[in-house]
Amino acid sequence: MTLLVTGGRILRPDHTVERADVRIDTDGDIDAIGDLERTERDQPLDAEGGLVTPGFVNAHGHAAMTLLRGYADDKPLDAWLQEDIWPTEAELGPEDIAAGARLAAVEMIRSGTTAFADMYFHVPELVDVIDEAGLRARVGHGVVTVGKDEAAAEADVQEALDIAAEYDGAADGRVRTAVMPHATHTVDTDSLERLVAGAQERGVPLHFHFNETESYLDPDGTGERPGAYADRLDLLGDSAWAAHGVHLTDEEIDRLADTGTAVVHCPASNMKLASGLAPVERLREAGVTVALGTDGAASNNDLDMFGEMRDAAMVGKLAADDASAVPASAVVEMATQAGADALGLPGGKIAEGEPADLAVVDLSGAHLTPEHDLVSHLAYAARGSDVRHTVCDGKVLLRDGELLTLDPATAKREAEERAREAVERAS
Ligand SMILES: CSC[C@H]1O[C@@H](n2cnc3c(O)ncnc32)[C@H](O)[C@@H]1O
Ligand SMILES: [Zn+2]
Repeated sequence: MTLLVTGGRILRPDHTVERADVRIDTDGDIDAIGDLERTERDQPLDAEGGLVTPGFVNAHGHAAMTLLRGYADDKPLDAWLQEDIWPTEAELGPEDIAAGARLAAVEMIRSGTTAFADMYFHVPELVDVIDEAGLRARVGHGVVTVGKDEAAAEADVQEALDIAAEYDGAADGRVRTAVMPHATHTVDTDSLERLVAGAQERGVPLHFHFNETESYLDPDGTGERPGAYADRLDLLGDSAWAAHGVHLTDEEIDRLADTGTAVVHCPASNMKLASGLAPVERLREAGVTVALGTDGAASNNDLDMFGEMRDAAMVGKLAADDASAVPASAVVEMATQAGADALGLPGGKIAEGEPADLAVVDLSGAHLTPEHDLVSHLAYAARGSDVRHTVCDGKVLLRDGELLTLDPATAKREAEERAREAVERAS
């Protein structure tokens, strides 16, 4: 059967809105857009009174950190990681990661996210959940070598490279991999060099936290800035994407632009951990692809990309001291097309020949009335709970608010139990 998204208005890649139906072929691609006659082969999906948008792309996060939501708030990054998060993560096993990731998938699908990037551990269990949920993702094993002996560091690097090779193309091609050193200051130089060479050999991209706080700014203790250091080690490049990018010199912004490295802005996490004001307007003006990410649910504390768009627009203006900076259209682009481009994944736009990764946003709420400007509503007024349907790769994951691939009650119960037990083990 083909799928026919009927009666809605669609958000075009140039951000114009037009009345149109969307037919999705059996391969999961958008086959036709326009005033389409329903045939007996079409299974309808009602978009009347809704806006059909590209599915949102959450370009940086740690899905299973849903288990640590609300566990340790109101601290800066280093204290938060060292005192609370890392000791508890040390207690998480593969089944915990599956439970946390399943809860994240419920939250993402319900709020219209169809693709995400994930840096964490126990990646095979995460991949199984992505397959089950029907989502699309770019995943990698996060490597940290500080505080580890040589053998443990070596094992971590090898695991990241093995995972990148083994799982690329899993879940019918919806899962792609990347090599993911945690950050330039938490992975030693030798390991970074091995990871870069391994990524190049395997033809997969690199992803890492970058210049998030002042602790990042002297990665190898020589005084060399992280931008120059990362460039010298070949971490930067047009298939790499860097999370946060808060504390950047003009020279580093130019370097990111020249190398084609994308940056994922994580406004809620940056504000909550008081990491700083990212120079989003300057990055965009320099020609850097800027995507949007929630980071983990423990530093956000949700995975709703509508909240992220609103935060990005608001804090972008504050950072630039300019109310016209980071406008609505920019954050919608960051949450869709730029995210897909940064991750090297298909999707991010509603157009013929593109994979059908989309969300239908119900416009009937009082908070979305009147309809002067639907791009403005997406950025400033809509919420994840306004999403009526979510479709990924042509498969309906959420229909009329009901999850079709996962059982939310079971996902919540399991995550609740596993989170409680992990915290008890850690304390
Ligand atoms: C080694 S897997 C990924 C690792 O990153 C940690 N993490 C979560 N949020 C942040 C952040 O904002 N900056 C740096 N590191 C972060 C997560 O807890 C995992 O340990
Ligand atoms: Zn992160």
